[in-house]
Amino acid sequence: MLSLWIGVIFLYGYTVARGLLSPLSTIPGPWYTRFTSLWIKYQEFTANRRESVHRLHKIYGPVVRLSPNEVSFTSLDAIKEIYASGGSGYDKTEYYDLFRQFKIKTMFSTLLKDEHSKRKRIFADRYAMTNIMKEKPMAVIHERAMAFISKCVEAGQKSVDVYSLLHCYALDCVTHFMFSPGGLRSLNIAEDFDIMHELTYHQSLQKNLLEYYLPSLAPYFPKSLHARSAPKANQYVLEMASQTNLDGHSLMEKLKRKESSLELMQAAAECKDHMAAGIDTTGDGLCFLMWELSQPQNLCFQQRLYKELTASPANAPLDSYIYLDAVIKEALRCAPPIPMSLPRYVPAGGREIDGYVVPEHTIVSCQPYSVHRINESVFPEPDRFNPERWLAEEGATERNRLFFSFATGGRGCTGKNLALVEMKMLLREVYSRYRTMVASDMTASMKLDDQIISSRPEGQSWPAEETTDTIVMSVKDWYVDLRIETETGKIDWAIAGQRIVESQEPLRVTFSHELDSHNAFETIDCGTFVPLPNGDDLEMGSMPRHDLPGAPDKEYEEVWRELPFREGPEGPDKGLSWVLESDDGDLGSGEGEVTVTKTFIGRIWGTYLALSQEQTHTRQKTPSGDLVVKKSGADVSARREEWSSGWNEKYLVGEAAGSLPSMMVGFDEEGKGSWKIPGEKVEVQGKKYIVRAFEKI
Ligand code: HEM
Repeated sequence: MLSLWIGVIFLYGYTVARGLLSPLSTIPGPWYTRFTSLWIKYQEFTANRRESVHRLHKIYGPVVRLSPNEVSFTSLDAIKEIYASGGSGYDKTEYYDLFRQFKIKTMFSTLLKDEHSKRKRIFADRYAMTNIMKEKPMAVIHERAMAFISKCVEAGQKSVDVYSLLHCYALDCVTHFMFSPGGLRSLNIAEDFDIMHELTYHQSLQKNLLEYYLPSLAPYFPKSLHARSAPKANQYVLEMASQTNLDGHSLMEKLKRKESSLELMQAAAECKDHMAAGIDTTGDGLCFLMWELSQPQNLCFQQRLYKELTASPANAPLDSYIYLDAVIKEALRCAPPIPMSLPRYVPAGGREIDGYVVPEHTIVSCQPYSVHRINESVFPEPDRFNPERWLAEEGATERNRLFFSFATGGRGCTGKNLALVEMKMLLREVYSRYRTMVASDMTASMKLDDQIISSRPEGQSWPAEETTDTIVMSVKDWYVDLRIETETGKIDWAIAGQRIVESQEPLRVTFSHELDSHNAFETIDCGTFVPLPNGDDLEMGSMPRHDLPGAPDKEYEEVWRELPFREGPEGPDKGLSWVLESDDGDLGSGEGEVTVTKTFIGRIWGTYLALSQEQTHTRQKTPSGDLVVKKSGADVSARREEWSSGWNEKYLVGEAAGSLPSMMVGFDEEGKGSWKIPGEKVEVQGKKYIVRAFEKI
């Protein structure tokens, strides 16, 4: 016990002495940052790093100690020293290991500057303005800008989710640039939209940080703690990497040349990296910009931009628009897409930065968010969006030098030219034709939400990935819904009942639960459907969560995709669709208990579902004399069959699944006589059913 105490006292003494004697102890900052890095790590995990560092700069000035081994700076001298001394500045820290692609180091995630400069040479001519401004890449960027406008126009008077559309635009542009004549069309094609979705709406800050700080434990983390994977994007890049006949200006064409000396996987990793680097940055930057321009107090800037754009000939060079340039710079100043610290190590022998001696291997950084706000003599009223500040001749040099959104030096943004051309093209096409304003039904927040190194508007992440194979068949006012857990093959949820459309604009639908594997018979879900840009529908609503104690009402979001009907026995583009509910006979009228086997069967062309559940219905009189029915249900059995030149079983789950009616046996009178009339009774494989819905095409 005594030795334990001695150990604790020794450790305490060592930590205090190290903190007090460290050369960083003279640097301003909260006292605890002399002794521990826990504070800054906590800020990182809670997505507060950028704001917290900025708050410290406001209190302590341009130089702030963040931990016993980390310092943040904001001055121009510090920027030059850290990021541009000797061309590429100081080496990157291991933080950048988080940005490997296919586990391979890319230019962005290369730490040492010598290694980096070799790689960078391969890219230089592709990202040069002369290459980007060639006829073909410019035509594609223009075409994608027009596709963005078409999507907005299609929405008519309704509001548009520009966050999503702008990410599509950025992704389409960057993939065309890399893989021309290939490239995604996520503004128009649903499968390509899914790739944008996968890359944009993830939530993986904490998972990435866990991997970074606990690398030896990371392989043992449960799957839910693994950092995001992007299987669709990975597959796409790998397919594109093996493409031949690439256009001469494309990035991949250069990477595949012998003299580039990159293996195919290295080239693919670089492209995946540039795809990731090019989508959120340009997408978020444009989104913040359009949002700022659409604020009522900023409409005067929008008007001036319109004047400039319409006063010039339609084919004027993009860099001839002075006001447009000012608007873009100001938006990137106020909300830099990469606003957080860009960490580097102080080289061997230590350095003097901003008048402080900083020992070797100290982590030093500047964060664009603070650089653009702390230097108030250069950017007065720093929190105000004011493009006009970029027009004044006085102070122009200082402003441009402190503009740090693309970083600076040899490790500054490689894609800057491409990003600026994309931004200018889209804004010219939009604001020379239209005015924008914030939609009155906009609920999304535009507060910056920190990711690993970038920020995006708060709340733009999506719940967990789909873990079920779900099919919901709706025919007229009835539905049958079966969700099978893909990993276990068990029923995740099986429900069937009525589907009642309450209103069309917005589409509001309620669903009753006549059969429910969760036993939530009294539940009537109510969801509002909003169309997504790719044609899917987003359902938002609330329902009781029976998997949580007390079944509290919780909000949910679900994405619906209308699948093309599977071809059935009737042949292409036609078929029968129906829903039948078991006829459970007379359940009595007084108090009592009765057990029934509730069965729903339904077919849409070549897809068939059958669900059954043993249910006990207990009828009881309330004190006021009304009769109420309480239901409880046993496990659901389910059968899903699909047509492919004959009916085949896809899922057969539960004890009674084998005895459920099967299309493989065939229904004699299907689609004839009473089958066509809702409310009529029909017989299917020896059991009576009520026709709930019928349709023949
Ligand atoms: C508005 C849009 C963009 C902004 C604000 C932006 C910002 C930045 C910043 C601040 C860095 C330095 C990061 C660091 O040192 O940690 C960077 C690096 C980089 N960016 Fe961008 N970026 C944008 C668009 C793009 C695009 C469209 C691409 C490619 C298609 C791209 C590719 C890269 C690459 C490859 C690097 C690494 C450079 C190196 O390490 O040498 N960026 N970007």
